[in-house]
Amino acid sequence: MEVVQEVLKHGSTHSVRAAIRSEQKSYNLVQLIASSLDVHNILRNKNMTQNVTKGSSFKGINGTGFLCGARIGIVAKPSPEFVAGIFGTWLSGGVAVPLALSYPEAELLHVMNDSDISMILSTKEHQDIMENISTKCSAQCSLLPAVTSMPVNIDCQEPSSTEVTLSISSLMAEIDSSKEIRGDDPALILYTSGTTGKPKGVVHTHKGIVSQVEFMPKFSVRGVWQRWRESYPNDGSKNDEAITVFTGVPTMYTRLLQGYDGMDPEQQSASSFAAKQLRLMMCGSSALPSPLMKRWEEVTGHRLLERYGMTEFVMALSNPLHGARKEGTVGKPLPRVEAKIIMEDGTETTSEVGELCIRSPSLFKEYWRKPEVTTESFIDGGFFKTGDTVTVDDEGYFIILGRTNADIMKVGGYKLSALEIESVLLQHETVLECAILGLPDEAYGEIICAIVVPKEDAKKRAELEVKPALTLEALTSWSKDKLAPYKIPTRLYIWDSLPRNAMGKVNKKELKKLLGA
Ligand SMILES: Nc1ncnc2c1ncn2[C@@H]1O[C@H](COP(=O)(O)OP(=O)(O)OP(=O)(O)O)[C@@H](O)[C@H]1O
Repeated sequence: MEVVQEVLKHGSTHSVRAAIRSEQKSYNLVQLIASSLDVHNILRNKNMTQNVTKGSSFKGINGTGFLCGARIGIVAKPSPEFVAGIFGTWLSGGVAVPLALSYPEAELLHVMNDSDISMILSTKEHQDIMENISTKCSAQCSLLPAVTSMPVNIDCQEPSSTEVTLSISSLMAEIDSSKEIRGDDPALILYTSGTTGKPKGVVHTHKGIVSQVEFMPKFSVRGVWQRWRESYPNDGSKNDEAITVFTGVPTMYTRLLQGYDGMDPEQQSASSFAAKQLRLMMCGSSALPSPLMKRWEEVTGHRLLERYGMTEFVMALSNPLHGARKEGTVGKPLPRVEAKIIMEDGTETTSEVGELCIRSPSLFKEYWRKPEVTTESFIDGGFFKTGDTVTVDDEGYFIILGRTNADIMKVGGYKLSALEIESVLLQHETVLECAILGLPDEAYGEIICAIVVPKEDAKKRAELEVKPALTLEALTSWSKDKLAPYKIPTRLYIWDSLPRNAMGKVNKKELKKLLGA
C-alpha cells in the first residue's frame, strides 16, 4: 500500500495538475486514482476473493489485500490505463506483472506461466490477442477501463478544492477497507531481458518502488526526431509541452543517427538544432561505445550521460549531471547506493578487476520462485552480485567490462572484454554494428569471433562489386595499430542484422551455441 499512499499524498496537494501526458492529452492524479479504483472493483467483482480463499485456480501468496498477492498481468502501451492497471492491482493486494507487447508468443507464455498469472488486464486494442493467449495458460481476462482525461482548457473547468478533497477522501476510505499491505510485500514482478538465459522474474516490493520512479515511451526513429523538432521549431520558439529530457539504450542512438543520415540537409539542420535544446540526454542498459558517443555529440551537442542499471535494482551507477561525463565509464554510485568489487578469491578490491556487488534501497526482494538462485545472488551484508565484471579508474569511475559469463573471453591465458573490442571495431568506416564473442577452441580455450553488420553504403558497394563488405584480412590489418595482437578477431561473419531482444541486447549465449554448432 505504501506506493499508493505516496501517490494519494501527492494527489491531495497536486491533484489538479497534470500527472501524465499521453498522446496530446493530460491526466491528473484524481483521474488516475479514480480509474485505479475502477480496476480494483473489476478485480473484486470477478469473484476472486472466493477463489483465493478456496485456493482454486486463483493462486495468492502472503495474506495481504483481498488478492493475497495473486499475480495480475498488465497489457497496455505506456499510457494512463497502464498506470491505473498497476495501481488498481496494488489497491487490491495483487502483484502486477507488466507484459511486454513486443514479446513473441512463446516468451509471453513463459512469463505468464512462470509468474502464474491469474488474471490479465488489457486495453481494448490488445483484447483479442490476450484472450487467445489466456486460454493457453488458464488465466482470466478483463478490460482496463479508459481513464478520463483533463479538459483541454483546464482554466475553465478546474475541479473545486472541495470536489478534490471529497474525491481523495472517498478513495482513501475505499482503500483503507482492504486488508493491510506492508512495504515489504511484493508489488511488481519485472522480467529480465533474457540476454543470458530465460527471463527471470525479479520481485520488487512496495517499499523499493517508493524509492524511485520510471517511465518508458514507445520508440520510433521518425517519431522521436519529429517530437524534438515540434518541441523546438528553428524559429527559436519553444512548444509548451516541449521534451526536455531523453533517455534511451545505445541501439536507439545508433538508429537515430541512421535516421539522421537519411535526412536532407535542411531537415538535418532543424533536427540538430532541436536536439541541442533538450536539457539532458542519457544512455544505459548496455555499453555505449565511444564512437557512438562522439558522433552523437557532434550531431546534437549532447555528451550522453551514461548510467548503469539492472532489473534487480533499476539504477545504481551514473556519470554526473554536472561534472565530467567520462566515455567508457558508467560513473559512480548514486546517492544511497553502495558498490564494491569482489575478486575471484572473495576479497574486495578498489583498483583490480572483479565482480560488481550492489547494495541499494531499491534492491529487489528475490527471484520469483527461485530460492536457490536468490540465495546464490547475495553475499554477506545484503550486497547483490551483479554478474558483471568491472573495474574502477583512478578517479573512482566504474568501467563495465561486460557480463562475466557472456562478454568476458578467456583467450590463451588472457581475460578479454568483448565490449572493449566492439568499441574499437565500431570506429571502422564499414561497421554499423558488431558483436564480439569467444568461441570454444582446443588450443586457446576460446578464439575471438566478430559478427559485423556493415553500413548501408558499404553493403551497396559490396553488392555492386560482387565482393564482401569486409574481409578478415582487411579487418586484421586495420586493427593492428588499435588492438593488441591477442585482441584481434580471428573469425569474421558478415550479417545483415544482429538478433536483438526487446531491450536491443544481443543474446551472446545463444549466438555462441549457434556458431559453435
Ligand atoms: N551502461 C551500461 N554499460 C554496460 N552494460 C550495462 C549498462 N547498463 C546495463 N548494462 C548491462 O545490462 C545488465 C542488466 O540488464 P537486465 O536487467 O535487462 O538483464 P539482462 O542481463 O539483459 O538479462 P538476463 O538477466 O535475463 O540475462 C547489466 O547486468 C549489465 O550487464
